[in-house]
Amino acid sequence: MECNDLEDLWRSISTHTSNSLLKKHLSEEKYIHLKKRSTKYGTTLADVIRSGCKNLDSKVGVYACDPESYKVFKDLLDPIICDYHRVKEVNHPKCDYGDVAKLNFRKLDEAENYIISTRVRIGRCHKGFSFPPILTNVQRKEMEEIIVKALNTLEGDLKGAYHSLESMSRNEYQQLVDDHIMFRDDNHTLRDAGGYDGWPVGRGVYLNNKKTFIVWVNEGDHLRFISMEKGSDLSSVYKRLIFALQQVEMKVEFAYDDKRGFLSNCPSNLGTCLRASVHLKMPELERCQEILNDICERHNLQLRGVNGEHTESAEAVYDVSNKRRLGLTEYQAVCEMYNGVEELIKTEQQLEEK
Ligand SMILES: Nc1ncnc2c1ncn2[C@@H]1O[C@H](COP(=O)(O)OP(=O)(O)OP(=O)(O)O)[C@@H](O)[C@H]1O
Repeated sequence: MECNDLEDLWRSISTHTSNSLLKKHLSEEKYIHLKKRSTKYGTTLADVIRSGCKNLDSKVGVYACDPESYKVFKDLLDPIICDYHRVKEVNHPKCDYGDVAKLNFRKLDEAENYIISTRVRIGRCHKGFSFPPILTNVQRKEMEEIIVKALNTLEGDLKGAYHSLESMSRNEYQQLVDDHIMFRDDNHTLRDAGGYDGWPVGRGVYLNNKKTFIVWVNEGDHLRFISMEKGSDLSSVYKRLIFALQQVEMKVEFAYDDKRGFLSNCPSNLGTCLRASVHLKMPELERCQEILNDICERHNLQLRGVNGEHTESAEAVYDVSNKRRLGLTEYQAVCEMYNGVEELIKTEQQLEEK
């Protein structure tokens, strides 16, 4: 849909059907109240709502383009945050990774019949920088330099190398995407939010030697710290991630707000910015959508296709993760996924026996 001017964007979202949170929470009264506002970085209402107005299939539909957007456009963004994370007010507890040294998640699928792989990722943004599209390539390069310097000090299991997208062939890039290691460049909602502006400048991936610890640099917003491995050993995956993050936190400052926790460009990704997922095979539950939806609803789980957001599932394998990232601690977010997946596996087994 070709529309860039604020009036056109408003006309589009107010006259068309959309199930997005943007459509639900942007009343005409709010539109009039917010339309002349801008942040000190120059973010306007048009920047915040552009992607959701152009992509009526969006689930959220808004992007903050700098940390200050959360305050300047609060009347629109706060209700969206509450709705997405299922909280009554925008408030976030202090960061709490749990007692990582003593962590003891039992393997949910020792025989590896259901869980193919486990992944936990945490998003972070550099303090003092804006988000797309209010972000230049010079700033991307500056951020890349800061993070690569910090990552290059990691040792032991976390030791690895940074691979810049600027010097990577398309084939190498595609192989990493196919291996679920690298970010893709085909998310239409992120594209319309300026997430791929200036591609591939300043983008890349840090990989440890075992390919179990990964850092995405300047994908859409700033950083994703990822730990993943085959099987269902959540303790191992989570410990590795937190240990790495704590070391980087000593060297790099991240954007943080007392009410919203760690910040990023998407209201769905605030607070803990943590998404813990398993690739779970569940052919029986796939045939019993009502039961599947009920379990997901009760445990606040999100289902995605096997190649990530906006993809279809294949051979009954789904990406199952915690949906809420704000209003609970990091440890609680991981437990939410763990408990929900435990029930999914039990139910899958019961259905098999019928
Ligand atoms: N448990 C998992 N095992 C293996 N790969 C996974 C797992 N969870 C996610 N992935 C892979 O990670 C990649 C990124 O997925 P996706 O973009 O949906 O999630 P994300 O990194 O959490 O970011 P966002 O929530 O912003 O979309 C995809 O290749 C996806 O298949």
